[in-house]
Amino acid sequence: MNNRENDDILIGKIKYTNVWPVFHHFDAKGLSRPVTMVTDVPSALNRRMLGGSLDLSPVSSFAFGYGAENLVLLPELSVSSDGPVNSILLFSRKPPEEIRNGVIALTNTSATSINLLKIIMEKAYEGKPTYWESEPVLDQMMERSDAALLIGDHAIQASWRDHGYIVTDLGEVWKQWTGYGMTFAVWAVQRTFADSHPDFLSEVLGAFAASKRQSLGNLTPLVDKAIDEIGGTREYWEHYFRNLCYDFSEQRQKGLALYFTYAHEMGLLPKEVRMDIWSENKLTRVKE
Ligand SMILES: C=C(O[C@@H]1C=C(C(=O)O)C=C[C@H]1O)C(=O)O
Repeated sequence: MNNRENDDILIGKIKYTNVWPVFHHFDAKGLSRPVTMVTDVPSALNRRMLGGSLDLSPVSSFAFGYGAENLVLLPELSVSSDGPVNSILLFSRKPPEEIRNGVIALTNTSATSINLLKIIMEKAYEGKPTYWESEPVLDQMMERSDAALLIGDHAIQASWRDHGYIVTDLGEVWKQWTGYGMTFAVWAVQRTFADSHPDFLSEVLGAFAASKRQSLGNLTPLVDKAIDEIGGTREYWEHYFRNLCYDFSEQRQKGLALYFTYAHEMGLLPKEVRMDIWSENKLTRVKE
């Protein structure tokens, strides 16, 4: 199951701008052990973490929930929003309440958001739409659907187009409906790796924390890079990075626990999820 070419430690990185603050100043070469970085969309990193062929990675929160028996969360790291997130977007011809039994195309890059949409459609709007998975290409998705869900930079770039669709931000809907913020991604580590490499893990955590501090202290290099690689304006990216939350406070843990409860009730997750968070010398379990 371990597609390893050498003994390097394998660390994943999500191929979207939303994780940049945690990675921009993270220098894998400066760590005390050889590391290979694996950059991909969330669904691909999820598969590798669940299959054991990555040691540590940001993953979709849903994927953590799925594999929680073999995974441990890293503290104080997440990609969350407390209301609108700006990059988890449903594009539709009619308001979402009016397509409760329609056809919805889902990006094949996500796990958290596609299940968040299912929870919202079924529990909040009491609908039962038909879903199909697609490459994240808006026009192609809308040819055969009433709505399309995109995440990350695909959602951002689509939102800038003059497409004429209604745009619904799932972070905003979740907040209005539950009163909680939503955690889309968490940082997970293999339980066996955490047990066998505690010192290295604290070193990596320190490097992530330092990158996050430095990035949020001065967004200019990240904003410049985002304009260069993705497009958009300085104001857009300043707001995007400032609006996202990268901590994993008790409030966020509660919001995520509610998401896991709903996902389990709907049969999307086979088991109740226990969130074990790693810390230097012990694991802390999030209270239910
Ligand atoms: C905020 C975002 O969070 C993400 C959404 C994910 C998902 O839906 O599975 C996974 C990781 C994050 O990239 C985003 O992609 O826009």
